[in-house]
Amino acid sequence: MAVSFELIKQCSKTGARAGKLYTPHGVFETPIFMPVGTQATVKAMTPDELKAMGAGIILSNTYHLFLRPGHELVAEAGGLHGFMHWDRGILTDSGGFQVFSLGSLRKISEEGVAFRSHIDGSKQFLSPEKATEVQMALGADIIMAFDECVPYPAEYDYARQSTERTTRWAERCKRAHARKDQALFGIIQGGMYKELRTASVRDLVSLDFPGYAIGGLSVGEPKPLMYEMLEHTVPQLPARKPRYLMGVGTPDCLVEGVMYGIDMFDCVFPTRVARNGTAMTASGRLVVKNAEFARDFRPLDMDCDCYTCRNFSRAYIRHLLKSEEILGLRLTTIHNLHFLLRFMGKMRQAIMEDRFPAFRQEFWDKYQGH
Ligand SMILES: CNc1nc2c(CCNC[C@]34C[C@H]5C[C@H](C[C@H](C5)C3)C4)c3nc(N)[nH]c(=O)c3cc2[nH]1
Ligand SMILES: [Zn+2]
Repeated sequence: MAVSFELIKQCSKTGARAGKLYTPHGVFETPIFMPVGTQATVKAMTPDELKAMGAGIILSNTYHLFLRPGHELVAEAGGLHGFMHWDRGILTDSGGFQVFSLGSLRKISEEGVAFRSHIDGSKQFLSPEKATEVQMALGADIIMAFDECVPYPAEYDYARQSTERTTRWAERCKRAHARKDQALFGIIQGGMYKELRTASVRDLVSLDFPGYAIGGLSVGEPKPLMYEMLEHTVPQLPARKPRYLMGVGTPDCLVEGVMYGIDMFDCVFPTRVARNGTAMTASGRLVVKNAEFARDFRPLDMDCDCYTCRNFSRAYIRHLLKSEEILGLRLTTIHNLHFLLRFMGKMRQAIMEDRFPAFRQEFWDKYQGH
């Protein structure tokens, strides 16, 4: 088994659970937050810095790497692990999501998706077989089935047709997948329709994947609606297999996702907002670029022990960001990733000590949005 999951501790009152994810590149504790590296790098971070802060699995992407530098080149470099000098876990998304959110002039058919590259406008085509071939060449430990992320909102009939096609595409990916050292995860769709979510779970579970992602959420829907879909869908997934909620990563969504029984998360948020000078703290966001911090010589987050918070002040980081100094976005990225990785560790600890409900209540008492 390329990837297996061990359920270590189930919370007695909620769906939260602590586990271990065994991969060819190491064993990782769950719940886990996976930093995102769009173009084979977690922006502004070196692999050693990522290791030092405890990153275990990082994300990369079929769509971007297929277009540039091309999956054949990455394969020649020894796959993504060799290319980016990262010897821990890697997960690649299948490119479907990006084709819809980045590519232009796209056309979906049963065969796959025709689109124009956002880099040079060239005509491109991704099919389940092609997306699987690219991900085999990139060599990630976990790869994703090629799916359509049902947009929000979507008519019932569109959501049904799209979800049924995604299931047929998942079967084609499974047939095309020929690397025993890689795990192919299925992606649950169904839009915001409970009966379609149930049908998607039933169909994909019958294809017996080693893990399942919940797709089609965090696409602009109100958070209560996302939670309602999670509450309905997650318990229907096999308990002994990992569950990955795609594209979710603000602290409030992480706590709720863990409560419903999600094990894996990814989100561009911590690295993206770092680049525009926003730090994540236990009480919410701090826009360190704001003038109010010009003479504030305290660390970003009083109770953070990261390299940034141990050595630099808000005033200094603000100065760097205002002067567009590269160190500015490096320091905020270090803090945000450290903050989220540590946050996941605290949740896991609370689950292990069977006090997750209290942890969650404490979090909501302190949290003021974002
Ligand atoms: C934000 N909300 C959201 N995201 C989603 C993603 C992408 C997950 N992140 C991977 C990704 C996406 C981009 C940005 C980085 C690097 C690389 C390209 C891979 C993360 C999704 N991906 C797939 N295949 N299917 C979904 O339904 C889906 C739904 C999402 N809802
Ligand atoms: Zn910090």
